[in-house]
Amino acid sequence: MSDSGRSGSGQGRSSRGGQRGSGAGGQGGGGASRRNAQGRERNRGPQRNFTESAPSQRTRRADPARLVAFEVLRAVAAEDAYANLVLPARIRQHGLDRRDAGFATELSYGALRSQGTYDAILARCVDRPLDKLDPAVLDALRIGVHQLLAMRVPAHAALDQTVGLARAVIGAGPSALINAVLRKVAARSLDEWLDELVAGEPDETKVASVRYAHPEWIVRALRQSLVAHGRPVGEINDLLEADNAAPVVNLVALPGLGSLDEALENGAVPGELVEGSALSSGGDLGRLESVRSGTTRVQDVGSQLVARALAAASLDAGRAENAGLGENAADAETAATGEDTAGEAWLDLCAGPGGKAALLGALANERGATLLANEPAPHRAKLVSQALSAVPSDVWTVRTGDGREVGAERPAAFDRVLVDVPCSGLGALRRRPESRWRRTPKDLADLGPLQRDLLNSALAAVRPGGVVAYVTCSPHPAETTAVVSDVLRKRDDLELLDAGSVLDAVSLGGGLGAGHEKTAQLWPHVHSTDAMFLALIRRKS
Ligand SMILES: C[S@@+](CC[C@H](N)C(=O)[O-])C[C@H]1O[C@@H](n2cnc3c(N)ncnc32)[C@H](O)[C@@H]1O
Repeated sequence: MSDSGRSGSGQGRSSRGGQRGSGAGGQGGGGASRRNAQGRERNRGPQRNFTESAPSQRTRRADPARLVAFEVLRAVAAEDAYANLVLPARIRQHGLDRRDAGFATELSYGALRSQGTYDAILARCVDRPLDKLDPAVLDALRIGVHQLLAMRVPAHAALDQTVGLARAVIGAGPSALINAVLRKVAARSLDEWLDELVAGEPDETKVASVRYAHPEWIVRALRQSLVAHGRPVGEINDLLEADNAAPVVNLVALPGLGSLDEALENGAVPGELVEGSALSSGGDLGRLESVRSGTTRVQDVGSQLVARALAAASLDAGRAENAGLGENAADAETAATGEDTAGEAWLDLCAGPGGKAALLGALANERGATLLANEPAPHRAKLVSQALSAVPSDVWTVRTGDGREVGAERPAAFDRVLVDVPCSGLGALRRRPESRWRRTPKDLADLGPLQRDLLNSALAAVRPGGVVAYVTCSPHPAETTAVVSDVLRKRDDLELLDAGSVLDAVSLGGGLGAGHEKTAQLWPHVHSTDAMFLALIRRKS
């Protein structure tokens, strides 16, 4: 074993639903690992095995993988950076190999996700309010806590290496404090800390917030979301736990353009929910020619399903409403394959960075339709063009502009419109480890008017008989059912299609159970997807 305490490999968090992790594995040290009731991993009992050397005698160099994790936490805290963007850049910059990259990923993502819980633990071990600590010291402590309580890193290595990191990058001064605080943290297991933190707490929200490391308002918001979409509120802990699982990398082979063969030969496994998808075993996907060429793309299965649902929904009143409710097998077949889409015009109103646009573009290419992809932010519009570059260029156009204006500019011009509105992202917390601590309840209120304006613009842009897919990566009723019902209430020319049945029709095997009162909600803890919401609204002919 190296002196940094990393050997072997393993997942720092459980992954659910039989899906495999993305390679964000914590690296194993000695000793058997155990999981607690929440699926968190811990590495030892209360007796810890420390070196007896004073901090000043310990290593003075920063282990590169820990340094990367520290730099990611610093960039997130000091520069408002996104971990999923900073991390790959730092991994490249420091030249980490695959094993160290996995360790750095687990350490930075784990420390960021569990920040609220770790700060509550640290507050019991530091003799001053945490906001009086140098922020860099606090980030070093968070990294130390995650190694000690949630990764299979031997305690002595976690302590030595974190103190060494602090000495190298912050200075000798704080190392004694970090050493003393981490020793206190190491005196208990994560379960013991959690029990202590919630002891005597009658408020279930507060308990869940600490145990599952989510701000209290998000625990409440997700409870409301479960209820709004007809799921038992008792699922809340499973949902919170799914947010803490290592993110899974889903791939899609663009229909008619790409193939999963290369990915499958390199360890990916076929996806069970939707045709043409695979779950990646992680690693550097850029080594795959099919990924480099853009014909195979990284895309959450939930996103794949909602894009396919729009392409499959039946247009025009009087026909079978959708595949699940089709009057006969021919109707279901037509809705599932979209064979009747030749000559159609499709619009993606909020397209950046272009994930769904690429899939829609490929489907449009197969079916003789065209796609206009709109995005107001110029740098994101460029990403949309890049995402679509594998699709023949006569199929698609990118417009850079405000989606709220498209309805007035191009009234009744489109057969199918995707409006994947800017939202709080409460459905993708597992992919953006820092976002739960950044978001505020105000985000939900602030986004409401824009979401309604964009949906209205989409409804103006779709022709009578055409279908709009209103999509969010959030299950919260303020961004989902409330937006849809507000807009529908004011008009009598709109009807909701049964989105749950259409999702079943485009999935492998159906039976997703995502539908509720004609809208549909996918869930990380049920479907192993992001929590995507879908409403299919048809403008009556
Ligand atoms: C949830 S993201 C869309 C994700 C995209 N559909 C995909 O699959 O890659 C929302 C997008 O809406 C864009 N947006 C923000 N304000 C907008 C507006 N007024 N009109 C159109 N799009 C807007 C954002 O820049 C962002 O790219």
